[in-house]
Amino acid sequence: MTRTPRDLTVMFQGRLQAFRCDLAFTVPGHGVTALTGPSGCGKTTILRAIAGLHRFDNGFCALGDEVWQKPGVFVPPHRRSVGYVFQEPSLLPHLSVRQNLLYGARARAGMPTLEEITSVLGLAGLLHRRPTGLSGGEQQRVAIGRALLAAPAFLLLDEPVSALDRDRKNTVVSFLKRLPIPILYVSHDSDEILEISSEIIRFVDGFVIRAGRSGPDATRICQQPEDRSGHWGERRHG
Ligand SMILES: Nc1ncnc2c1ncn2[C@@H]1O[C@H](COP(=O)(O)OP(=O)(O)OP(=O)(O)O)[C@@H](O)[C@H]1O
Repeated sequence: MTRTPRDLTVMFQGRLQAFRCDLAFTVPGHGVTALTGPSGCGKTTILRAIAGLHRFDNGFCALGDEVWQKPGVFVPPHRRSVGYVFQEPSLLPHLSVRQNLLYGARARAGMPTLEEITSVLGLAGLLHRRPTGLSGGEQQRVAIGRALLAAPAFLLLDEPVSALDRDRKNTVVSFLKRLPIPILYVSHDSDEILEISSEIIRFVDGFVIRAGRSGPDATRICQQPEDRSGHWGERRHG
């Protein structure tokens, strides 16, 4: 069945503990959109709020016409068709790698199979191991595989290749780029962003300061952490 691309619309305002934000942005319903910004600016917090794991009092979040949050409505995380790879892979310790991969697995046209994922992510030799004792990079690859096999409508990836060596990183990035689902991809690495993304959204301190096409500008955008005056500026408060 052909799926119609659906944009993700996000608007969050308010506080979560010490973190304050006031931002609005749209993630296109196709391709990879990079979310970047200096450490502590709120990238993980926003991804978690999109997944329904955090809640801003004043928020709107919708995938196409499927509204996940608006005043009076808050769809719980397990009812949102979103996959999430955390910075810290949260694998189920009592299950084998194979069982972790297949946890919540669903078939969806165009999405890779267990065999493809096992091969691309180099997991064949690990399938019978338990997560305890796997290296950080191995755990990260299992977490990516599990998220893909669940075949979500939208994928949130929080620095998903940070623990991988360069060769594996390149393989995984080009694999993710070819997936038929939209991805919001957090990274600090300008080369990685340039390689994988077609759009970039940049935060500083809970505000969107730039949103636009990726491309040769990506390096400059990623390397100006304090610049709040970008010509793509979508900053909402001074
Ligand atoms: N559980 C928490 N309790 C208190 N403050 C928190 C908590 N989680 C995050 N924060 C704060 O919220 C802000 C945003 O954190 P977040 O992890 O979203 O940033 P980030 O942009 O993802 O950072 P990094 O790039 O370093 O991963 C930071 O100032 C952080 O200290």
